[in-house]
Amino acid sequence: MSNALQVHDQDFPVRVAIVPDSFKGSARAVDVAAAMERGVRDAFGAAGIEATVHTLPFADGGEGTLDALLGAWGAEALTVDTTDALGRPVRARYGLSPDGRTGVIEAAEANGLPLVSDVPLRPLTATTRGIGPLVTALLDAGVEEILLCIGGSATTDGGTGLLRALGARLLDRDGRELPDGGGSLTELDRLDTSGLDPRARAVRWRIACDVTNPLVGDRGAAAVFGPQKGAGPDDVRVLDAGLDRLAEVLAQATGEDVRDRPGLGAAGGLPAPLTALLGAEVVPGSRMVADVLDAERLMAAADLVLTGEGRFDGQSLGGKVVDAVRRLAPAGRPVVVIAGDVSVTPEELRRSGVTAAFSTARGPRTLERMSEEVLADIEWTTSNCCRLLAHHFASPHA
Ligand SMILES: O=C(O)[C@H](O)CO
Repeated sequence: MSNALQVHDQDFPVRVAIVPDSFKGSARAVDVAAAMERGVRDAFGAAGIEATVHTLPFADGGEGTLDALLGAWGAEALTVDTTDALGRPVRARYGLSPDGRTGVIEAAEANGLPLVSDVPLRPLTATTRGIGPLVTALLDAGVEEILLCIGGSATTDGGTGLLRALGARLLDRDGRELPDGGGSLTELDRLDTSGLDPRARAVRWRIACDVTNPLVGDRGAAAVFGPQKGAGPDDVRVLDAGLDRLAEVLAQATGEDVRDRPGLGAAGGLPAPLTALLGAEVVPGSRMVADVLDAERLMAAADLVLTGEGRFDGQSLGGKVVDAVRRLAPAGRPVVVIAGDVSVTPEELRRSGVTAAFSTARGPRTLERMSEEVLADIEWTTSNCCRLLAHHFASPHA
């Protein structure tokens, strides 16, 4: 007889859901999930316990979301030739769900700050235009929904570059087209959306923002994130005034005031026109990923939920992957975190709803060596943790 797990007075194999984030900079979520699965099988296998394992590489809507969705979909990244924030050629990746209905874009593949770190930044002229070909590729593929993950950008143009790439025109009071970039938006008189690709209005848009800042003001896109994109105090004033003017023109066109809405200051105001003109919805990233991957249903049947990330600390419990997983896990089931660094306090852990957290750290090593051995460490730590559980599960219940 197989040494099946006895839970809820029934015999069946132990069911494990593995739902990790990436270990940022060291391992993709899909590889972390595979390493955890090896650890689970090793531990339960050694105890003669059958294990049904579901792996679900996860993400919080930030960097790594494209890879996580591709991993979960079993899909390869597609690419398109486009331009970076400074207009230089770049090849950008995007993803398509197996049923072809959902497309995912990480905007930073085109307007990301790291792409332009080799040259002086140009905060007033940097543009989101390069996101356009990614969107068009998805529209050409016939998607019904676009998931746009934003942040880490070099742009503060209020998403106007993307809007133009999709066919809109930004005109000054003499009817002339404005040059690219947030620096010219103070001259904006009106938007001509007659040439806007109608498919862009027909699809559903969900935008995962990395911050909750509003479009303008002291906490706005230009004031808070402009300096990291090369904007000095004068540039910040110009960019903030430009975004304010954009909000005014959008309000005239749609009746919607986007100035104070949380999240619309992400990626230099990129979500503002998409929300006002295309009905885009700003959503918490981990919620978006959970919905797309049907994570709740997959976890519902689990006896044990394993999750993980590079660093598990107080911030992890504020909307990141571990936070989403512990909320989605069935009530009363153990949720175990495997992380490179576990820095939560005992009190934070107790309040978090996470059952236990284990660090993969194994003695002093160089960063390089830790990075090389990260997957082996994850596998080993998962196995080690599951050996204890397997022992418990294998013991006859009273
Ligand atoms: O891109 C940016 O401006 C920051 O990451 C905030 O979204």
